[in-house]
Amino acid sequence: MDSVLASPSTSSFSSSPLNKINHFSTDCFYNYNFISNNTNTSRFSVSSSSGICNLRKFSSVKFDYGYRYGCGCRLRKRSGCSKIESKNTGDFMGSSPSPSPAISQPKVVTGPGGYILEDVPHLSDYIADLPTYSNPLQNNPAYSVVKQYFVHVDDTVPQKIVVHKDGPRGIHFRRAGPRQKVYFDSDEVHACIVTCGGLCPGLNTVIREIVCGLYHMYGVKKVLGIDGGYRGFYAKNTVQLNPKVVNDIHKRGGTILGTSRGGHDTSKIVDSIQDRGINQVYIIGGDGTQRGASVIFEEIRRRGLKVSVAGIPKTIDNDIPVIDRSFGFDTAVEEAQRAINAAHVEAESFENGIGLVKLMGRYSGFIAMYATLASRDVDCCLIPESPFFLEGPGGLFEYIEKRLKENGHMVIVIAEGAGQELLSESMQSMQQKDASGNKLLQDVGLWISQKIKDFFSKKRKMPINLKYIDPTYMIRAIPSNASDNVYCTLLAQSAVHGAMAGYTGFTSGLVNGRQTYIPFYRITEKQNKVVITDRMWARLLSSTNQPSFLSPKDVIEEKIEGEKEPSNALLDNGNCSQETLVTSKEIPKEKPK
Ligand SMILES: Nc1ncnc2c1ncn2[C@@H]1O[C@H](COP(=O)(O)OP(=O)(O)OP(=O)(O)O)[C@@H](O)[C@H]1O
Ligand SMILES: O=P(O)(O)OC[C@H]1O[C@](O)(CO)[C@@H](O)[C@@H]1O
Ligand SMILES: [Mg+2]
Repeated sequence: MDSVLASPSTSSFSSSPLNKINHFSTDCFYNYNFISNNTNTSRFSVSSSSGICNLRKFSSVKFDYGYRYGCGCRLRKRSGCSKIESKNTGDFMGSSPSPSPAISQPKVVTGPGGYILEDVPHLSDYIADLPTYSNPLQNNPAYSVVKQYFVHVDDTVPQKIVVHKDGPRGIHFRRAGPRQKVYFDSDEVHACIVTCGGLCPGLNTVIREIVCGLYHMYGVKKVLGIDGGYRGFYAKNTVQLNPKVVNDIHKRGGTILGTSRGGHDTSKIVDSIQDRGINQVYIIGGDGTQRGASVIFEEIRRRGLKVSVAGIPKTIDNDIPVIDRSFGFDTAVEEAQRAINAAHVEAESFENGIGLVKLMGRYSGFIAMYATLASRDVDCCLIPESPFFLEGPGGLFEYIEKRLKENGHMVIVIAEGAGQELLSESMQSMQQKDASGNKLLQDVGLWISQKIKDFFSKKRKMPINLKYIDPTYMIRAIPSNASDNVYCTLLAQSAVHGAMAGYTGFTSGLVNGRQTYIPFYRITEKQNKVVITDRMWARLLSSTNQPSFLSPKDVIEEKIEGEKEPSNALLDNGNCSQETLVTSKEIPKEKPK
């Protein structure tokens, strides 16, 4: 194991399994440990300019293999600041003449009290000697008056805000916002925006605010819109965007850029980015899109390009983990009220009236749960995370009969992904997939309508009036409401600040009410799902009085099986007490392409 002390600006060392570099700068003292796999002689310069471990490789150096950097890295501020320990285990490829297929590893910084920073990549991690510029916002009268407008390099946001006295400080994310120094000259920036996956209220607002944020805050004039999702990079024309073009688009649903599923061809996309001279890529989309963005980032890094890749998470289903909620979710829940109201009016106007509303939610029942809680007219909410059964004691039919006898009518809300296992038992499984590889669901609304009708007419000989309302596409095709518009603006501006500051490979997201930069792997590693043994679902059960469809035995089994960290979003901000931290069954994550 060799250990080498680096000079402040540059350092040289012979590669060995573990190399260590100490670095002093004006404001920080950094101590990096490197794990290296390659046997070539390597040279680095180390800089603290952005407050992160900046490891730079001279382009003249030839590498045959990737090497890991910053493993066990310690960051310590020089004066009066707390010591931060950093454990950084990243494959570092830079602009190697012989590119390695290795992908970057998480940049993790640890500190006292169990502090963990899950940091995001930075362009200076793999490009040497990048020039920096003072942030043009310093001269902008709107911002220069705001005290502490610029985010301090050490600001991070905790993932969990409810902690116990002796508990660890836990995972943190880098706080989003403008930095004093930027890594792009305004005239040099050539940005592009793409929207992928299904629609969601607020897409146009995000597009608008990226364009306006770049233009008005940073004086960036060159922004391209990519037409029709990922394939638009190589198979379609582009459109020039400026504040005039996007001025009114937030009042419209959908995306002015168009969207699509499938068509992610990494090398064609990165070729297109390179050929067009694009250096900031803003990618708006769901879990699949963020996986695609991550692959694009890796390829860009592998080619050593000075291109920032910023994701903005979009999901009507709210199935993206870590973030508090996705933009458009509020709007969707609000719009769902109209369908539920209609179902209620229909149901209460007929004898034994049943209003059935199907809402979106492929694997996550958040829209159904929140729409139910908001409405108070719903007697039963069925979601993918909570298995249910139809016949027998404690089953759905028994409950429907009881409610009809008590109240004369009832309203059921069902998420599209609920009960899919029952459908595939009774119908021939189709196993069809969409262009992105997502499983196509069978229509649970139609199926359950028929089952309910059959049961009451054939088995109970009881006349019922069932009205089935399917507003699924209506709730996602509308423009975002006021609060989502504000949220979209903050997400877009955070993404712009992050890209200008040289961060890359990140998703801009709200964590505990604060804007953060989250590494892609955190966003794509699992799905956010309703935790059915948590308080929010209990609140729903006590609001509807529906059966839980779980026997005590199931609950115990769930607890044993689910003793891992729950998803965070919308459930008391993920700060549930340990004894209730039980997730529903994990749905194996598909790997669509
Ligand atoms: N693992 C992956 N690697 C590369 N690209 C991917 C991957 N998964 C999905 N994509 C691409 O991302 C785009 C969007 O994916 P998808 O259709 O799954 O929607 P999404 O982003 O998850 O949005 P939503 O599900 O909310 O509608 C598609 O163009 C798809 O090809
Ligand atoms: O737009 P498509 O391809 O019909 O897909 C619909 C799916 O998209 C979503 O809106 C988001 O993933 C799901 O709720 C729904 O299952
Ligand atoms: Mg998805």
